[in-house]
Amino acid sequence: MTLSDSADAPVNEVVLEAVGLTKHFPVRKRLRDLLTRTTAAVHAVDDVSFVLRRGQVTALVGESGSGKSTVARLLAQLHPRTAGDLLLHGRSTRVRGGRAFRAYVRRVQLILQDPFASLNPVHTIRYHLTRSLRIHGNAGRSAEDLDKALADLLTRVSLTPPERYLDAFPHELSGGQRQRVAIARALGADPEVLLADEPVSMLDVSIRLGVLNLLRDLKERLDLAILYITHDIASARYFADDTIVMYAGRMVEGGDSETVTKNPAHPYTRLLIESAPDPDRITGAGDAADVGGAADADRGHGEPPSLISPPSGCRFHPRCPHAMPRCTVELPPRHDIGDRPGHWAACWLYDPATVTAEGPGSAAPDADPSVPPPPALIRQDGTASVGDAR
Ligand SMILES: Nc1ncnc2c1ncn2[C@@H]1O[C@H](COP(=O)(O)OP(=O)(O)OP(=O)(O)O)[C@@H](O)[C@H]1O
Repeated sequence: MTLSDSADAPVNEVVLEAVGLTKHFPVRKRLRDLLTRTTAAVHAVDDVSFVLRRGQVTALVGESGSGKSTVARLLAQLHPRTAGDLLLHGRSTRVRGGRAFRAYVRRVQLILQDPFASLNPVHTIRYHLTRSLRIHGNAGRSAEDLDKALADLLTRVSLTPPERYLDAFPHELSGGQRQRVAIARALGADPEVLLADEPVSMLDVSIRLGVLNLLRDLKERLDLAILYITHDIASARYFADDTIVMYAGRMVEGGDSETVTKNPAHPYTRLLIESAPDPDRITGAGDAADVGGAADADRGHGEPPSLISPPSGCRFHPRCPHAMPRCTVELPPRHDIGDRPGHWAACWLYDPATVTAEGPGSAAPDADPSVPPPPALIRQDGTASVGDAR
């Protein structure tokens, strides 16, 4: 699909859909495993499902090791999936390289965290962008067409005048300018989907906002579907329409970004938000240029589990102050929170029967009565609230 085609497509149309995406990385066998015939694996991503829509940013948020980059790589088809499906415009896709892979990456482009590593230092910006345009058949027929396409790409990412940048080498540019070149290179494919894996986390705090604003502008002008991967839930609120929270390879909460960040339902999302150092960054009242600063702040309150033998039931239960016996054995399904359409959490706290029967915190070894219950639960019309059941 070209940009002119996409202008006729319905607004908010689903472009890419992940259905039960799962990725287990086999772990090298030890002698004992050979004898017992067991196969250990890192359960990096389990049963992840979501949609990316035209003209919308979806944030994928979680602490280090939660599986975010693996999801991006599965969507980019850089990893074969263990299970699940990937639908592009409703059609199942599974490519193994060659022409099919090139056709897919023309539509779905990945932008990596480190723009310096992704640009070859011995080549100019002209080389990088020309290569992208040529590979994806967008270089035109003449030298003039190519020059115009190059100038358009640099102008789109606000590197103007283009001639100042075309013959520069990556090391001659700032980190923010390099990331803009990486974005321009992705746009050279004329994609429908951008997978942005921590696109600003390696940039200076002062220039993060400019790059996020650029991505938002591109989303609006080109109707791109963007997956924005980040540690920083505050920047998701600022930048993304929808937010999905991942913990230990599983999705635990989703909904529109404002609801998920203002009224988080899952205890893990609440922990992520409470761990953000500056509350103004969440409310949006602070200096917006500070987005991305909480990268390491979300590691508190215990450690993430081993993904080789993840906890049974809800993977967050060993760290959860509200854990109940059912959480330790049974995987929670998605429960609608009911405050805003589309807001859900995979948590037994939103099952009134379980809360009444077991009581929040009854299986939390270090339950802290001072930890407030999830507010959304109190507003549910079920027979129990966290407060009653304690
Ligand atoms: N190629 C691989 N082989 C084995 N294990 C892997 C591989 N790639 C990722 N993992 C493991 O999968 C899990 C998820 O990793 P992933 O990089 O997707 O997490 P992440 O949320 O993106 O973390 P970060 O924010 O630190 O990049 C981790 O335990 C990681 O060690």
